[in-house]
Amino acid sequence: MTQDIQGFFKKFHDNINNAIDDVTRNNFANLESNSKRVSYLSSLPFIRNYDLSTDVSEVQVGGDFPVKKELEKSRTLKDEGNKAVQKGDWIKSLQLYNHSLLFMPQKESEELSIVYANRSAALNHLEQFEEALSDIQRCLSLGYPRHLRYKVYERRARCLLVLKRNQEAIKAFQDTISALDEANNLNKEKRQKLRTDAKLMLEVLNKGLVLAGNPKDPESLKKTPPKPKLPGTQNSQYPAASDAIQIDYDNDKGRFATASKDIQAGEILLVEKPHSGVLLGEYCKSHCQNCFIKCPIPIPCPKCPNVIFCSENCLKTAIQSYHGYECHILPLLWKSGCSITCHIALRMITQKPKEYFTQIYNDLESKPSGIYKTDDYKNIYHLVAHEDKRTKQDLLHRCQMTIFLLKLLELSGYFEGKHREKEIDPDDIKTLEIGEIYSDDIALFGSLILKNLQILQFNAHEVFELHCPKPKVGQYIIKHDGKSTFLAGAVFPTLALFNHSCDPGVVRYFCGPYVVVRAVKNIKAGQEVAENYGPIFTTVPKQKRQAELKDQYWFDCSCVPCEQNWPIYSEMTENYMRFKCDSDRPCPNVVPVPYDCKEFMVQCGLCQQYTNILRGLKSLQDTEIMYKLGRAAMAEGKYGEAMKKFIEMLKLYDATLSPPYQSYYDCVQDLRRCMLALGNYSIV
Ligand SMILES: C[S@@+](CC[C@H](N)C(=O)[O-])C[C@H]1O[C@@H](n2cnc3c(N)ncnc32)[C@H](O)[C@@H]1O
Repeated sequence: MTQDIQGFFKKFHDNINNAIDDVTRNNFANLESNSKRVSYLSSLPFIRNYDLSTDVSEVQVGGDFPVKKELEKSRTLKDEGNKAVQKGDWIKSLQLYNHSLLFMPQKESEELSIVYANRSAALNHLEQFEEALSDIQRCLSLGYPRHLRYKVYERRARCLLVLKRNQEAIKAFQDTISALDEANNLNKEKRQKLRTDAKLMLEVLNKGLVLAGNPKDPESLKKTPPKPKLPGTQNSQYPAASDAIQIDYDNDKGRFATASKDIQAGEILLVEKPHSGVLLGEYCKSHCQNCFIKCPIPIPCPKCPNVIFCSENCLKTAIQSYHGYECHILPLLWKSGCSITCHIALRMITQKPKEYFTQIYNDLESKPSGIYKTDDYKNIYHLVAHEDKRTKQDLLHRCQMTIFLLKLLELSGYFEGKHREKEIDPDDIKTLEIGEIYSDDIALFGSLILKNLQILQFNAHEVFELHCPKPKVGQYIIKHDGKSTFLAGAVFPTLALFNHSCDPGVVRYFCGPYVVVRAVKNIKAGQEVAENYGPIFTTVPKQKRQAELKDQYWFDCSCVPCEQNWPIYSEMTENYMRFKCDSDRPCPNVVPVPYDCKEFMVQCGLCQQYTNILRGLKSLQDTEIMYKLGRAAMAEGKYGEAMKKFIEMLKLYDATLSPPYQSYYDCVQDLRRCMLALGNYSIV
């Protein structure tokens, strides 16, 4: 639960572990509920008095995660941005204005408006017209000085002209003319010239519109990627999944997904927003805190210098829920060295008001019924936690983390239901002691955080982003370089019901915060639809896979490659083909046929029936050419075209041959790459 980065959390664990004697350990081990565990540990004197002051003081120093806005720093950055403009370096000026905005205190609204206005000029020059318009709107709503407004109205008009939004441009030119009346810093001639230019533009525009029959303006472009669509019918019980999925249960495997009807490779099976998702600290100034998309033109948090948003919408969502509480505790959380899992466990609380949990708490143990909603904490609470298999050391470790997170929750204002307004002062967190008045909150929220930490161990997913080098000007094809970046951690409640296979039938990728699960193989009705938790049989030998899964997810894998001891890719024999026995009785057997076989009817060793291999060979004839075409399309970045070829190939393969064989996995692997490229990329 601790990250590799330096932080005081590891030291905290070590110190506490050394301080705990055997009696305390035994007392702790005998406790039967999470709330009792947290209440007991938090009441111990060496926990309450644990001295955090030095660690917290170190956090105040700043570094990557400064604790407060700084006007002077912001001004310096703005001035540097202006200098970059004078040199014509618009990209640099944009970066400097972004940085300046991050540090500008919200109360300096006029200065803030000037930085937005300057950034809009840079964006206009960089031909980011929609973004320039958004910044102009922001600067006006922040009270941009009246005598300067003619500039931004004029800029607005010019941007609208490029976007062919002529009706709006007319209004903007009219505003420019009115604003020139207040431009008392301009000399008479300059003012007159600007007025004449704007009037001329108005005349031209009005005439043009009359001639064109007064057409409506085109709509403004959407900035955030649209929510991916689940095709076909939604599952009535699990709305994030398609109706091709059903959730089954057995005693050994728990819940798992199966195909309720035949699924074709390429089908989208699930689109789900996280119940909770947390961006890694290192991406907090390059990606939206709320939806994880890359933000070259960010909107900073009004209160802290650490997080950015892609839109007013994301900003509002975050501030009104989790970020309102987390704003000032983030530097401490990030610098503590605790893992993303700990942060998600906390986010699962901060994103909902305290009353939400106090109301549902007593009913949490009863099994959830009704429609399985992503937003419902009760569904999360019932995900696998393997509490009965945990050692006392494991619980003790998580409990220590819980107490630290509870302290942060207290500091955030959560227990009072009021967002903390001020950054954290070292005096606010000298020790881990939490106010006596919050003893009920310690038991309730402590038990939930401790539970969350256990659940997340088995149910959290990494959110990743695929790299795509910028396409050349005029080239609309986006190619990815196969590299991806781990951006965030999240828990998707419906996806968390899918079990693992070392030979998975699906691929998962991300569109903003949404996870999309897509079939990468043809799956027959009744077969399990499994995803993959890490080790794949084609690259990792059985023993290693099994050990990894046991260690991380606490189960013995009995997927087909494990049970049948399938060879890894490099050891798959290509000396013979694995024909499916096509007797009229269903026979599961594979009929091995050497490439140089002279017969065309081959007998099955199990059912003794004959399989006509000529028919199969004929149908496979075209697969080699198809594969070449698919690969060529991929090389040009035409992933949709390539996908069609690979899907067609899989149909032919599945009608005749039985995996594992190399060409099948070549095809599946390339299909997977295409899906990732189409669904999940970020231009770097
Ligand atoms: C993300 S959950 C999957 C859903 C879970 N089965 C449930 O009932 O909610 C992960 C846990 O499911 C179980 N699991 C996953 N894949 C499995 C498999 N192939 N065989 C047995 N158990 C599996 C393990 O207990 C694992 O820790």
